Amino acid sequence: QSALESHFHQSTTTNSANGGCYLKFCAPNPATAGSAAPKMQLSVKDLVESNCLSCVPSEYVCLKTHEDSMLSETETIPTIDFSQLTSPNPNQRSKASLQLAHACRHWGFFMLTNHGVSETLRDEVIRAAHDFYDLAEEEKRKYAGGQLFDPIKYGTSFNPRVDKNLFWRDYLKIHVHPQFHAPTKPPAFSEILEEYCKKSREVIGKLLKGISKSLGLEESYIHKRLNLESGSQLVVINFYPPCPKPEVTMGLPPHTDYGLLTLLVQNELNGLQVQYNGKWVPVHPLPNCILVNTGDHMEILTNGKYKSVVHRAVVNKKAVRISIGTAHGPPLDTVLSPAPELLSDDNPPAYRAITYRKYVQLQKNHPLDRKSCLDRIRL
Ligand SMILES: O=C(O)CCC(=O)C(=O)O
Ligand SMILES: [Fe+2]
Repeated sequence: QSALESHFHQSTTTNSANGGCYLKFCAPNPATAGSAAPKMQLSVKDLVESNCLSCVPSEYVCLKTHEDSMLSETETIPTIDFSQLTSPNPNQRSKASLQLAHACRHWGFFMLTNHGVSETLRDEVIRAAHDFYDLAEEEKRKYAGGQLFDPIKYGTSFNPRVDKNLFWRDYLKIHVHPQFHAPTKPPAFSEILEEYCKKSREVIGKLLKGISKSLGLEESYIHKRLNLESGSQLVVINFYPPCPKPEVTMGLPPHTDYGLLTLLVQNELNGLQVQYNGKWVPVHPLPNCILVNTGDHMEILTNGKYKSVVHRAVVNKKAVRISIGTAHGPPLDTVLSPAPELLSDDNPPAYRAITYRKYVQLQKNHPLDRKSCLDRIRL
């Protein structure tokens, strides 16, 4: 019995962290009622829409420590002006390159402005994502329950087979490079997504050139070493429905991303928080910016100079939050290891070599928990 199935059989379980609240239904859930209907409640969206929830089902309650609630309201993630990073003026370029190096080294998260991806395109891709989630559950489930590397995968939480509690999040993951895939519905989705992914790759390509240079390497070093022309690009569309008690749940727990870099856009609701100096910094993106963060493979490649950053997504009571991340890395069968040019007797390799594919499997087979995946390959 999966965690999601058992959730419905334990609907009268009390939970003190949830204020002794029960799971209450105002109406039977059509998705689970009747013998012909599938037994499994797949999505949080469905859960929220088909039941009048006054509190959070116990399976979604996550225990939070004192540290989990330490927010920093004074810090802000840095901003990088992309037009300066790519400027014909060498002074502007080197200034922006220093800022990029500082952001990668000390934060691992930054807002990118003047990146050349139009506001219209970002609005369109978010609207298309919303339209996908508005499709009938039956249509979305065509992409559910398959294998980890299926080109398109729809699901909920992180991995209900290993999650200690369920997360208030549904997802759609799509492999969009080197082969482009997209769900066939809604009709405009594929075209918009393809355009957005293409533009994202252009931005990533230039950022990685800037990063190579900031490491004292040739501009195309990362491209060549990791064969980025055929690199993998994975889109993750996160859907966080409004939650009756956001303080007891989590959209996505503290984690790092596995690729080199992730680009992230969101609708008008905030929820992303980045760990910095032991506190959680809430991210309030500037209008029109794209968020960028370093992933585990950046940390491996740079032998820990640019660390992947721990972040999480909290949910809210008000409305649906959507975020779209695109994770960029080498082809899945490329072996990742620290760049020899960055190693020395004083700085020996700190991570074991592993293929990107194996690394993703490693992450998916364990609970998502801060840097625990990277810790498994630390030497
Ligand atoms: O929803 C967010 O802001 C964060 C999403 C995220 O961290 C992820 O998809 O890896
Ligand atoms: Fe993430």
